[in-house]
Formats: sequence, C-alpha cells, structure tokens
Amino acid sequence: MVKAVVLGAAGGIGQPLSLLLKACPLVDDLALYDVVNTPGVAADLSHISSVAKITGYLPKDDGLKLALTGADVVVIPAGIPRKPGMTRDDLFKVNAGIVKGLVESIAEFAPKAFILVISNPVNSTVPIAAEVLKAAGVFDPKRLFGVTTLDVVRAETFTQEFSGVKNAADATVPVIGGHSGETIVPLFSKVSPSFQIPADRYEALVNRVQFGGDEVVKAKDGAGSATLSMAFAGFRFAEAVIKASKGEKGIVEPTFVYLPGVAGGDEIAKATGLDFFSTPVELGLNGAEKAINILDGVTEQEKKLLEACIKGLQGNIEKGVEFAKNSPPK
Ligand SMILES: NC(=O)C1=CN([C@@H]2O[C@H](COP(=O)(O)OP(=O)(O)OC[C@H]3O[C@@H](n4cnc5c(N)ncnc54)[C@H](O)[C@@H]3O)[C@@H](O)[C@H]2O)C=CC1
Ligand SMILES: O=C([O-])CC(=O)C(=O)O
Repeated sequence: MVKAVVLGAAGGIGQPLSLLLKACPLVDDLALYDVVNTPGVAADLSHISSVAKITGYLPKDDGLKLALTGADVVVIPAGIPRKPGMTRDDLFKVNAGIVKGLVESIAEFAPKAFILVISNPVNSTVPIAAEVLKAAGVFDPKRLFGVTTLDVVRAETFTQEFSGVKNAADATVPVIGGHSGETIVPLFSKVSPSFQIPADRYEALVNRVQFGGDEVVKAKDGAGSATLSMAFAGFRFAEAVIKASKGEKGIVEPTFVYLPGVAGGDEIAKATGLDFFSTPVELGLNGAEKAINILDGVTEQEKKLLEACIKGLQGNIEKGVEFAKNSPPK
C-alpha cells in the first residue's frame, strides 16, 4: 500500500501533480492538503476511475495531521511562485517559513515518509527541512530530496535536436548542482547515448537550461511560474521514488540531497566543499541508496560552470541552515 500526500495541492503545481498521482496505479491513497480549496480539488479528482482513494484536508479539524498520518511519500509544492523581475531567492522570506512549518508536522506525524521538496528556493528550503528533521531527531538523509527533475526534463528537451531521440526522455542528460540560475549545471559531456552539442550552440543551450524557469515566468507575465511542466517533472520523480521503494532496481535520477548522509556522498562533498548538492542518485527500497559522482573528467567549460555553481550554492545553503536554527518552532 502506498499513501502519497501533496502539501499545497490546490495550487498551480499541486492540482496537475495531484491529477497525475491520482491516475498512477502505484498510488493506493492520495491525501491533498492546502490552506484553501482542497475539498473541491479532491471532489473533482475523486470522480476519476483509478486506484487511489482520495481525501482533501484544510488546516481546520486537524487536517494536516490526518493528511500526513500513514504517509509514505510527501510532496511539497506549497508556497508562492515568482513574478517577472524576481529571483528564486526573493521567495525565501515567505516560503522558508511555510516549508519549515510543514516539515515540523511531517517530523511529528510521518517521520518515516520520503519528503520531496518542490517549494523554492530549493537550494535553501531543503537545508531548512534537514535542520527541522535533525532538531526533531528524525532526520534520515536518504529520505529527503530536493526536486530538481525539471532541470533534467528541460535539458533533455532542449537538446533533442542533437540527441535525435523520438522521445526526449530517452536521452540521459545529467544536470547537477542546485536549482537556480548559475547553480544549475548541465553536463553535456556526460550525455548517454553520446551526442555532440555544436560549439557555437553550447553557451546558449547552457543558458537556456539555467534560466528555463525565467522563460516561463516572463511568458506567464505575472501569472506565476512553471506549473504544468513542474507537475510532469515532480510526478516523474515521485513515481521513481515509489517504484524503487517497491523493489524496482536501477532507477537513477538527479536530486538535491544531503551528501554526508548518502553513500558515496562524502566524495562529492569533498570535491565541492558542499553538504547539499544535486547529483544522479540511485534510488532503492529506503530512498537515496547511492550518490553517484560524475565530476571526474568534466570539460574545462563545465569546470567553470561548477565554480560559479559552488559559490552560489554555498550562500543559499547557509541561509537555509541559519534560518532554521534561528527561528523558533511553530
Ligand atoms: N523545484 C522546482 O523545480 C520548481 C519549484 N516551483 C516552486 O513551487 C512553489 C509552488 O508554485 P505554484 O504551484 O506555481 O504556486 P501557487 O501559488 O499556484 O500554489 C501554491 C499553493 O501553496 C498553498 N500554500 C501556501 N501556504 C501553504 C501552507 N502553509 N500549507 C499548505 N499549502 C500552502 C497555496 O494556498 C497555493 O494553493 C513555488 O515556490 C515555486 O517557486 C515552481 C516550479 C518549479
Ligand atoms: O522559475 C521559477 O521560479 C520556477 C522554477 O523553479 C522553475 O521553473 O524552474
């Protein structure tokens, strides 16, 4: 039996992500929680003829506790999105507190659940989640993930004219580092099956992967950021975690993890000087089984990208850790 929970389920990402989870035959129970509108979203989705039993909760009547109790997978897209002119870090002021509060409840009511953090800035909200879980004495680094799958999905899509595959997802295009601007590092030298990016297209392609989010924010013109592609990416990652937890072998996805707590992570922590980093992770019965180091043999161009990434990430991580340490529990 798999119980999945979406926190922020009535939002732009939450609704289509809940739809995909409702349609997924691997999910037996689906609980939707938001501060507004979840009864309506749950009623609507409940008419879909699929496996999952669906329930919707609001904060009243112990809604969060009821939603989380018995959860195996908790996905968090709760929080405000960007408007044109904002960076993801501008969301910290509001979203840091939202994520901290929700993870405190997860620590209390679903301490063994896999936690998938979508809320931005991911580079800081995941360190916040880790600190909250540590303080509650329930931190299992193998079960906490920052969802960076949208960067991978974009990289697969934007390079499709060179990979030549019919289904863009059939090419593996690793994207590592963090989830904002220059902290996003596509490693085109590590694609498989192997293909070449023409030298005169390299910079533009790297830039498009790094700033793909801005492309959508601009196009939506004040109405928010990526929601549908994020729901696709969030579902892809949640499904991977669920399949691996049921025993499927060989599933690898890049994700932002606490390196010292995942096998193989120490080597990457040493190379980058960072505790949190997105890298291809082998998923298994207990979550993140192995962090795979793909830093060896990167090109000179990629080394430069990594330098900028590490500089930016360091500050984002520290900001999250400091916030969690210095704000009282809810
Ligand atoms: N990791 C990634 O790759 C991506 C992350 N994002 C981030 O995802 C977040 C959500 O984006 P959207 O769905 O577009 O925003 P949205 O505003 O449409 O939805 C957010 C939902 O969160 C709910 N919410 C607020 N506080 C809450 C709380 N304490 N408990 C439960 N629910 C709460 C709101 O009521 C709303 O329904 C943003 O922070 C955005 O930046 C967006 C795209 C990609
Ligand atoms: O750009 C944003 O603010 C939303 C996001 O994280 C993305 O689309 O990658």
